[in-house]
Amino acid sequence: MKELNATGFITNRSRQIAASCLVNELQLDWRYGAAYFEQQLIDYDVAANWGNWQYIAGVGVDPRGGRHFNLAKQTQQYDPHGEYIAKWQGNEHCDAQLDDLDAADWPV
Ligand SMILES: Cc1cc2nc3c(=O)[nH]c(=O)nc-3n(C[C@H](O)[C@H](O)[C@H](O)COP(=O)(O)OP(=O)(O)OC[C@H]3O[C@@H](n4cnc5c(N)ncnc54)[C@H](O)[C@@H]3O)c2cc1C
Repeated sequence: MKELNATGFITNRSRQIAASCLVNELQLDWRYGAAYFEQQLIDYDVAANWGNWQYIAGVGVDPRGGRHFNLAKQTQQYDPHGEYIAKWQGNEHCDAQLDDLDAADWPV
């Protein structure tokens, strides 16, 4: 997320992992993540963004259900020496207060 905030871009792999983490580990409403990506991405595209978030959350026209990326396995496969995590301080403790609004509270 620090890379996204600093540059307006992250790779497809990072987008998938960030989305899976928000939906599964943080148990947040996927639409908050999609709205945040919409605000930050320099290549924002309504169909690619919202469609990919639906795909990760398992709420789109996809019979397989949601995707839960194994963070340890992804790190081992794509960042085995921890260079990406170190560059973007991805191992720092985060004290962010997470919102627990549910779908009924989503602003329309
Ligand atoms: C949660 C999430 C949100 C995303 N939001 C956007 C967005 O707002 N705008 C956007 O353009 N892409 C989005 N993508 C798709 C993808 O991440 C980007 O298109 C890709 O990172 C662009 O990098 P690249 O040009 O190196 O792609 P490459 O991996 O080199 O792929 C070549 C081209 O294929 C297309 N493409 C690749 N992967 C996808 C994909 N998963 N879905 C759709 N098209 C793809 C892109 O046009 C890309 O330029 C999103 C993916 C996820 C998982």
